[in-house]
Amino acid sequence: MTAKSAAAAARATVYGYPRQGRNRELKKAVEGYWQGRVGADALRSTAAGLRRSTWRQLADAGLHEVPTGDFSYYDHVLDTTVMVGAIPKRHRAAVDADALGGYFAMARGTQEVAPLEMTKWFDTNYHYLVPELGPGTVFTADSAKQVAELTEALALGLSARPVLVGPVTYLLLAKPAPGVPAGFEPLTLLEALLPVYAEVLADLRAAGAEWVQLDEPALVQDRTPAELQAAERCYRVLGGLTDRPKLLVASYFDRLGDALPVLAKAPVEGLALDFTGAAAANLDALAAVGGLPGKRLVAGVVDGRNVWINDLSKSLSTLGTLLGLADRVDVAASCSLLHVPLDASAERDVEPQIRRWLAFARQKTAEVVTLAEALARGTGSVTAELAANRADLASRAGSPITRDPAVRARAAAVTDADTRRSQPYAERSAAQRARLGLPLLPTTTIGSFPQTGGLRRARADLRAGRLGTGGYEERIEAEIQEVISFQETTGIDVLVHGEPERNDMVQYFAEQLTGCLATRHGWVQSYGTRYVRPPILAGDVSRPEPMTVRWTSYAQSLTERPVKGMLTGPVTMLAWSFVRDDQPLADTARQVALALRDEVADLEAAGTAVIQVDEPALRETLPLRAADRAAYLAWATEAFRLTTTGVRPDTQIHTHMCYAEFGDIVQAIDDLDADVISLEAARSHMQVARELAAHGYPREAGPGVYDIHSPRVPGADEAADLLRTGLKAIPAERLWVNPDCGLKTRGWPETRAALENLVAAARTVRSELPAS
Ligand SMILES: Nc1nc2c(c(=O)[nH]1)N[C@@H](CNc1ccc(C(=O)N[C@@H](CCC(=O)N[C@@H](CCC(=O)N[C@@H](CCC(=O)O)C(=O)O)C(=O)O)C(=O)O)cc1)CN2
Ligand code: MET
Ligand SMILES: [Zn+2]
Repeated sequence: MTAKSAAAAARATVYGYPRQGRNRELKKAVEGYWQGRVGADALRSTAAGLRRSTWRQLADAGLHEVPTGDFSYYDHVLDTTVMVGAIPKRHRAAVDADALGGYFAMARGTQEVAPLEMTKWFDTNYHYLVPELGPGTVFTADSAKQVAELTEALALGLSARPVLVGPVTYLLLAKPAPGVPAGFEPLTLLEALLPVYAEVLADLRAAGAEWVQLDEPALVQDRTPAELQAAERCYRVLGGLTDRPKLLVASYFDRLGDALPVLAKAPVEGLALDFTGAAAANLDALAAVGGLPGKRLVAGVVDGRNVWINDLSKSLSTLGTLLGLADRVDVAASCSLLHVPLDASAERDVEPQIRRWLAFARQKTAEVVTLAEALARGTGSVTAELAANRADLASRAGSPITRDPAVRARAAAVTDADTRRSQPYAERSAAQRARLGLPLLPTTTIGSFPQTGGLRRARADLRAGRLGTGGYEERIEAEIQEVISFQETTGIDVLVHGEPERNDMVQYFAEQLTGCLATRHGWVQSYGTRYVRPPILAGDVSRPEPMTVRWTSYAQSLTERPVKGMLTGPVTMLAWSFVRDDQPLADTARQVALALRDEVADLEAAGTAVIQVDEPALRETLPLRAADRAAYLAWATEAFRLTTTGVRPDTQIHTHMCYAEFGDIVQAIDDLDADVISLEAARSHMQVARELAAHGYPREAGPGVYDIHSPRVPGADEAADLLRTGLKAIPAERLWVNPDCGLKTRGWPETRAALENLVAAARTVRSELPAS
């Protein structure tokens, strides 16, 4: 190999693209299908049309090789479960009767059967459906979807590369099926799974695939020697097949570490590596193993998870180094573009100058093409692009929004004392008891009440000018009245206003903070048909005006009971936004924390005695590599304390977390020093209560007794049983009664019934407590 020939062949590609379409056509078609308004054929044809137009756009933009098979009606890990035939027993009949209906039954459950569990895809806000495997799992190949999508792309005359979840990652993401002992390790099924992948690979080759990509992001996490050995075995077996396409093994989201030498030696034709952020360590590691002689290297140099334009010169210098290390170097985004919105040019409300700093999926594709062009033909072939890129980078670096001297001075002046409560917990707790006068086992909810179609329509009407500000605010006040009166009647102890004014718990705040941009069309898939519009933290952050006091005070004016103020914490604000990449996350977190600290102070001054600061993303943003975790937890917990510790001792600070296994962050939860924490626990039968107890957690906690991710209403007996279980770990003086999470995705009838049962359960269990 010579660097020159490696360069001349450079091609541009990506691993995946947003699925939903410019106007969220896929979301609308799938939800329409669920409601019976859209037939299966119409849904299929909408999907095929979206795939076609995506591939055409990618090819027109100059991409040499388009991905196929990355499309999904719901989730690509669920698609892999179908591909390998690992349909859970309870869904078999539904899948056999109707493949599409059965597919959605696995994703969402039905009245009769529970869905697959859903959890976060690595450290992103995308959720996948967890494969359920056991010693009795029999895999069978079903390559139909992969073959059909490849055939569609080839029919358009395009060069196409199927993208599959790799066997090792698939098994490492799986869990023991219900009834299988928890000690069962899905990775032990590798030998059984490989022949199925072999069959799919043969089918794809027969359908015309020259290359197939196998995604192995699980290999960027810390892996045991046995797991690395499994990866070695996997690619020795697949590489040794005779009837197969060329194999490209892809990793992303972090550095490969110990898995790099394993994959570099594997008998496959190519590797795709991430060279952005912490994964830039792949560069030296690759040199250290002597490069990839004889292999194709796909270099992920354009950040696939953030929205900032690429520094093209810097990427070219990385690519230049890589040219000496592989037979052929291609250019790509670091991961699938699924995690960024479609097109920055649609954001007409963003100032044109600032819009030039942004690259969504479409703009990132163009960057990849430019870089491949520069590599293949020299920088002279892209002079104009490089000049424009330099100008845009300079405009961003020099913009006043990225440097607000007042914000910087305040952040620099933060002392350790600013991040500590003025009194130890025992004294605060006594003061809070005296002020609030709550019963044992106090009941509360997590904040949101049903976010109805009517509320969303009112917001759409306000934006479109069909409803004035006054009319909109009346609508919100009416909703708050309903929510308060329902909670009073039901007998809940600490009330909430219900968050009807919020489009989303992150976006709502970002829209009011200086330095943050909200998008109009920047939808990103969170799970299934649920999308979010992550705000863009573009500059130094400050809070020009109170953000929530108006609604909390209004709610408090309607009742004698305490109304809990409700804020989203700094770590979650960062985790569910696109963050600036020109300063450490810790600095941005501190700015956001100071803005929220002002909001906490204003709520307190307005008479709010209980303030909840949600941090559901604290666990999710935990770095994938253990070595990076301590530094993260240090700034994350400090930012939370900076937000919450400026209050009087008798103001009670709550926090809330969900969607996670908390076992490995109990110390961090303790370090938040919140007076009360509510946690998701119903599905795991209060496991977190035992984890807190084992740690010696000293403050109050509300492990959830109502699984709000399911339409099922728990009976009062069931909730009471969960409470009794909770009491075994947490004493009555420190146990709260609440659902797992907010109620925004639930309907009113189930919400009413479930909360009535929850209050009844609290009363029953209170009456069983020994009189003190
Ligand atoms: N940011 C964030 N991440 C999170 C969560 C979260 O709450 N927020 N929760 C977890 C689970 N993820 C979730 C993600 C999205 C939704 C969700 O409900 N999304 C809604 C959109 C919410 C929203 O932005 N609503 C806006 C705009 C809604 C809209 O589509 N409006 C229509 C018109 C309104 C109508 O006629 O219905 C339009 O603009 O076309 C509003 O209420 O104002 C959806 O996809 O349907 C729920 C959970 C983890 N990550
Ligand atoms: N306060 C928020 C709510 O109830 C917390 C949600 S955590 C994803 O919706
Ligand atoms: Zn939650």
